[in-house]
Amino acid sequence: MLTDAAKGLRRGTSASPEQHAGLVEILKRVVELVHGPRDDIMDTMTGFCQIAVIRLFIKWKVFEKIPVAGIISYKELAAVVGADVSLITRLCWLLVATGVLRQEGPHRVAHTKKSEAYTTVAPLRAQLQMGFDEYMPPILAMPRYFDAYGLKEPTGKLHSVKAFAEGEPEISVTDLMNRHSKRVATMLLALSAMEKMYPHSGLYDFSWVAARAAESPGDRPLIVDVGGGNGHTLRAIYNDTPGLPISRCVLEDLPEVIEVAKTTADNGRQRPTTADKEVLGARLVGMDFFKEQPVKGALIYHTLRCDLEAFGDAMAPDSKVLVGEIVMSNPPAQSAAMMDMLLGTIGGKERTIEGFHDIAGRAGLQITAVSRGPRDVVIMECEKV
Ligand SMILES: C[S@@+](CC[C@H](N)C(=O)[O-])C[C@H]1O[C@@H](n2cnc3c(N)ncnc32)[C@H](O)[C@@H]1O
Repeated sequence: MLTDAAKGLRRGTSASPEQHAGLVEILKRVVELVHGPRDDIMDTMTGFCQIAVIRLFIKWKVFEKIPVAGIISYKELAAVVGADVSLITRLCWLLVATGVLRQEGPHRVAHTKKSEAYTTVAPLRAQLQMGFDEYMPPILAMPRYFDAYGLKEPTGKLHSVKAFAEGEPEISVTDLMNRHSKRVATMLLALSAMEKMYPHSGLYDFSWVAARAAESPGDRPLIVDVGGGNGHTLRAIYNDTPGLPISRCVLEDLPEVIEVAKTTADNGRQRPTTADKEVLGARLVGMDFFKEQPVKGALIYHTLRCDLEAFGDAMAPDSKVLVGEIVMSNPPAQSAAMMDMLLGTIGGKERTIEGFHDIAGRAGLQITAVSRGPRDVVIMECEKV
């Protein structure tokens, strides 16, 4: 497979997301075989230096100052950014050394495909920003956190590692983030980049919903995406499902998130597609998923990477609940174990399938079908018991 992929790359054939993921997985395994512990430490330390430089360059808008098709001297770059030449050169060198930027001759620097990705407010840039701003501080605070709270799993809403790291252990992460609308907007954008890494939408065939809509016009809600952020999943489902009437779909999230969604539903893209705009034709409902479900009798309640709430009385006898989650295999895939660690900082955790059977049971549901994708990504179809 490696040789075929290399031949493809040489011919300039671009890999599908699945082929790309497969290739990365194989290369990772080869590196794991060859690397000794010292190589791992060096790579990790280089990684955190790299993310720090990229984060600084996003903040100082350095990437935008490098011409996309051209080259700039360190001196000019430092002048437009308003920084010391020695500082800019030194930070650029880290990115040149790691292949993110390219140096020409001794004094000039240019973009690579990797650095170009950081020049726009694209989901990828938001993802890096989220990793650095939201998850690095709690990870750095972990030794102090466990000194203070003991060697216990941090699972409560209060006393999360994140709130502790921000000096406010007595408030919930939701309350903490509600004070920072810009940070919430960045997280929503970042989550839409993750949709590409965890493409739940392709895992379930929604065509039967479009067929059902055509058979029974009416106004019964078809798909309610509960905790759907800025609508990126609903958009992906809509794109994948010809004939799905978007006006009978619902996007639900916290009221303040829905307000942000109204302005970021173009997904941060410079040229929003028709589907980006059309998703605003869905009903946008501000709500709290721990309280009563405001939309009754929908065909599908869809919840992706959210707590599984009790839908109880809102469900009609034929309603289905689709739960999209990472379901950890034992031992878990690398990306699932990493997500579990990140979730741990906000009091959450990834679960195994046994854990989901328990939760579904407590919510009065039974899991009736399971579709497994790569990297422990799973869609569970549930019905009322
Ligand atoms: C991990 S994100 C998942 C977002 C999206 N479903 C996805 O998979 O990309 C969790 C979502 O739940 C929303 N949320 C958190 N608490 C909520 C609550 N009590 N009621 C409604 N939505 C909530 C958040 O605003 C966020 O959009």
